[in-house]
Amino acid sequence: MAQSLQLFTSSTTRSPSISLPKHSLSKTPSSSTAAFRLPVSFNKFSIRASSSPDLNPLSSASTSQVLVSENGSSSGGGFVSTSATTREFVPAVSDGSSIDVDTVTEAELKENGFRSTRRTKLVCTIGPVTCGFEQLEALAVGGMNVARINMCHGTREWHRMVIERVRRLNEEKGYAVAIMMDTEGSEIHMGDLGGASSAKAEDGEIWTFSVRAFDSTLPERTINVNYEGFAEDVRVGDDLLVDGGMVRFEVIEKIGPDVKCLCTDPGLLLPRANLTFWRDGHLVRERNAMLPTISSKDWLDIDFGIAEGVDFLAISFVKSAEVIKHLKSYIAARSRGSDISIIAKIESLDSLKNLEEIIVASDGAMVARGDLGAQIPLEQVPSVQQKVVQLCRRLNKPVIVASQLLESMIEYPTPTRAEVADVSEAVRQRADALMLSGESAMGQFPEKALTVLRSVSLRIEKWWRDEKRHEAMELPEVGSSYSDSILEEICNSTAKMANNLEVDAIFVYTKTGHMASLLSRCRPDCPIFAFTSTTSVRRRLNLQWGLIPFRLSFSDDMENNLNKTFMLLKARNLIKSGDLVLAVSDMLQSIQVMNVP
Ligand SMILES: Nc1ncnc2c1ncn2[C@@H]1O[C@H](COP(=O)(O)OP(=O)(O)OP(=O)(O)O)[C@@H](O)[C@H]1O
Ligand SMILES: CC(=O)C(=O)O
Repeated sequence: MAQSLQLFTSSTTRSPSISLPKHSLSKTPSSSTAAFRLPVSFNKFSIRASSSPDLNPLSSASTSQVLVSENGSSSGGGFVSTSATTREFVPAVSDGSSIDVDTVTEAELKENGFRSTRRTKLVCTIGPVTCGFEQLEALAVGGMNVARINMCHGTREWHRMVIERVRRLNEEKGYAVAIMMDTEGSEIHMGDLGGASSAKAEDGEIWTFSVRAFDSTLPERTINVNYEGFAEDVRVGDDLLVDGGMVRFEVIEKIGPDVKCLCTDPGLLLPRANLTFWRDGHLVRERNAMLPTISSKDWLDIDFGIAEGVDFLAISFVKSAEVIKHLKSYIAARSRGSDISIIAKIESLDSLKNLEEIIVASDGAMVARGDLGAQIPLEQVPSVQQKVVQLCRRLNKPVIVASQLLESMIEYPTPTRAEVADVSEAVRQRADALMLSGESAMGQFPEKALTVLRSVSLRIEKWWRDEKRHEAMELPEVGSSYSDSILEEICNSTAKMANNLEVDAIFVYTKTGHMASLLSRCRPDCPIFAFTSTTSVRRRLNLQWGLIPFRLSFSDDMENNLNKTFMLLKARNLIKSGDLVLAVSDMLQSIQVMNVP
């Protein structure tokens, strides 16, 4: 089907121009753009002074603080628009009340309290030290964009409680914290240490690994293993690595279901830690390769996640694209329209073998360096990380860099210099998100760890902007249709124009979030404010680099919508008088475009 597209510019002194293929463009006569043309003085409102660069305190946001007055300066802005697939306007979904589209309402201000312009997103694993409402709120205030719950640990009741608290936090305080549920996967791991929170294995100690269920008659220093074939598969002389090598044992004897091991690298044993065994310097993986990626327990957990409406499902030990496709069709059949994004965890040799097709099939990826480092030599982990980050960007999928970013902060209040350098490198690679694991789940300083991630991210992002290190990477097309190509062209050109003109912000009005995602992929210098009418789209966008997502009700009068978004952002001190803004949209029916006969 032929597509067409319109380009709008306001009649101001700094009208940006955009270069797009001639056959896809038609310049709109200004009379037909009335509904969408920016008011000449759209960017000239008086505002309050702004505060911190990352988090502005939640204002009480009374209407009087929000109202703006024009002051008559003369710079301008542009509005580039395209129509995507729908002509229907999307109504608000969150409150069902009547929609006042002329002005931003108190309810919308409250709903959109979230106001950080940090580009790198932060994921926190929630555990015993962070599951209380106040602790969750402290993490949200500290910049948590996504709360991760790990189904390896805790009961479903416990996870349900965390989900409810995060939801309440979003509703009461205006955050958009998304929930990511991480499956256990069916790799070999230890049991739960009989209720102890950890156990110390010392150098030279003998420990027994057994498939027998934990009970008090077992010898001291016995660890339960979840895999029935364990004693059969290991051989005397094998190395047994706990938690990717945090503790190491050598197998010295097999007695029926029990395997006696000598501790050769001492350390802390944590409940349900992953186990791998190595022989003659190679990972023994035949058995693991035969285990299903999604175990029967995982399927029950997935049902739980669907019922609870989680935003992301992170799937452990993905081996092929097929499992992701299978899961997606299962979710589509079960969730009746609700949209859950699938994040493939890259943490095994098999996932590396099939990397590109796995990422294409998924909605995002996680470089799960903990288990990955137990399956490939540690010195290969950094190059694999960079490869996955670049590939995800090329394929337009958000990517999370996870594990041991600030491991020492589980015990100490400051990170090591090496950890700061590691975080900086992930930010410099422009990964979408960084993830805290034990640091926020069971560490002594969860908020401090988050503060370190936040401040290092802000510092490195600013350093790279100041250095004008624009992304050099040529972005290949990811869409398969002509209309996808148009969207991509617009986003690529908008990002380029934003950098060239040094604009202050890009606004994207988006229905499904796809256009926002394409803009994020370009990693422009300025923040991207993404406006959507759907609460769940807003939360999902909160994982992606540079996107600051808001939910608002819209009319099909673009001028109203623009004014409304200016009001909101001014109220949140995110834009100010004289700022230059580029706006693009994939959701507004009236920005239509005709098929050339
Ligand atoms: N819900 C929870 N309840 C209790 N402890 C938890 C919980 N979630 C995490 N933890 C603790 O925090 C540690 C780090 O969390 P993390 O989610 O990284 O687990 P993990 O066991 O390393 O699994 P994975 O390999 O999937 O990351 C865990 O080993 C566990 O001790
Ligand atoms: C996060 C995770 O699962 C890992 O690093 O192994």
